[in-house]
Amino acid sequence: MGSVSHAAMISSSKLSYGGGISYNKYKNPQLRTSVVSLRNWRASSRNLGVLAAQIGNKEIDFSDPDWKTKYQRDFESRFNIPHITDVFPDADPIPSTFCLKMRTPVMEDFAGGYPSDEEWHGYINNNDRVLLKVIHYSSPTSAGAECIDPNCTWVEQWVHRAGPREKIYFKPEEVKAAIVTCGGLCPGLNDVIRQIVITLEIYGVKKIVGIPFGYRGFSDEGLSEMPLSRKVVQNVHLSGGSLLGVSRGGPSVSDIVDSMEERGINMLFVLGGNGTHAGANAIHDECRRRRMRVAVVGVPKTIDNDILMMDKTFGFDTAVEEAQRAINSAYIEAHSAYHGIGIVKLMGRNSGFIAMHASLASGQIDICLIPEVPFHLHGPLGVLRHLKFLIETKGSAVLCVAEGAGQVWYTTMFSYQKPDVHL
Ligand SMILES: Nc1ncnc2c1ncn2[C@@H]1O[C@H](COP(=O)(O)OP(=O)(O)OP(=O)(O)O)[C@@H](O)[C@H]1O
Ligand SMILES: O=P(O)(O)OC[C@H]1O[C@](O)(CO)[C@@H](O)[C@@H]1O
Repeated sequence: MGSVSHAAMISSSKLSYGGGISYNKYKNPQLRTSVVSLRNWRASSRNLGVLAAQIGNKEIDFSDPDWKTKYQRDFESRFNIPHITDVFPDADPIPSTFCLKMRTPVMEDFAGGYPSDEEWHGYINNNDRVLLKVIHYSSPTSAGAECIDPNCTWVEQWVHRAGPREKIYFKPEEVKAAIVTCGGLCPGLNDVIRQIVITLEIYGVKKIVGIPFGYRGFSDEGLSEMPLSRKVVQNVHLSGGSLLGVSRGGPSVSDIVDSMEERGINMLFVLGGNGTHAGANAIHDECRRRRMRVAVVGVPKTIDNDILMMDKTFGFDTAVEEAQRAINSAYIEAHSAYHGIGIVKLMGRNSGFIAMHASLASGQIDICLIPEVPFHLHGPLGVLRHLKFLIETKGSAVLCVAEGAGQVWYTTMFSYQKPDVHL
């Protein structure tokens, strides 16, 4: 959780003026477009030798010797995090009030003696970048290869490195920070709230509030903001849900920003999914339009772990762990019954990470079906044939099915159309 809150704090010092939301998910339409079109291109390029591809909204012309540089520049601009000085060029930086000096250095790391405080500040330079993909894809036939051009040459993709910055643009004593959780619940929400509060306090921020029940808390009468402090959040990570409550729907963006202005909120942390971040982006745009010095920080919430650029999203581990309990029960049921078949359906409408990780971790699953991988039900390579084989050989079987797996079969059964599945 530390890293999540850290990312948030970076955003507030680095993004400062709410400079956009560094949140991109597979579900994000723009990203999805690029993924889909990339896939389409791969399929067609093999057959037709196509020399151009559509990435995002841009057409790439591979005959241009500079295509790679242009691609990289385009990537950089799409994932760029605006800085407060982009909007307020005269914004004055102050030395960070975030203090890393309380961390105890390990002896072996500092054989020549401990560095002085000045030397060992632990801040991250704004120019630091992290390489997004570490595999140097060179063969289009390799499993998992994602080639961009016909020759499958290496294209680097760099993103900003997270961490506290040496200079910040908000004086802690002038900050009123608000945290809001929207959409559905996800394990870990309270951990994130807690860590944001604790980190803000480390920076020296005293005014921290929670907005109750999502964006509604900005408008609904009778919902008052909740003062937050280390004392209030100390043990909240021990229980699930959201201390602040969640909701869908709510006031217009303009009403939200009016409310923020009235309350004097100049730092807003939004925890939520796609909709929440669309809202956060709109709030940022509106603040920017009104030239309000407000930082809007998005903390992506998805139990599915389907966000590009993140190793793991909060809540995913818990989901995988809990899923294994269901799998274990299904396994016991299936193995205790004559020719028993256990089916565990797990979350994941568009992504199979939970199902896949839970299946692998449990070691009790015979067949795992996920949305990303099409499959046949019937025929020699079909799931049913394999299931029959398992029953005949093992006597029982357990399947793990992600919610969105095989939707084509569902559609087919109800529309009576022949599925168009290519394996
Ligand atoms: N385009 C948008 N502009 C402004 N606000 C939005 C937009 N889309 C959604 N919201 C607001 O964001 C909040 C949460 O959205 P939503 O209910 O879609 O959940 P979510 O963030 O996608 O989370 P989950 O993944 O759990 O569904 C709602 O209060 C909704 O009004
Ligand atoms: O039924 P709903 O509320 O649309 O949510 C289902 C989706 O949300 C998730 O549970 C979480 O993103 C997905 O696994 C699932 O596909």
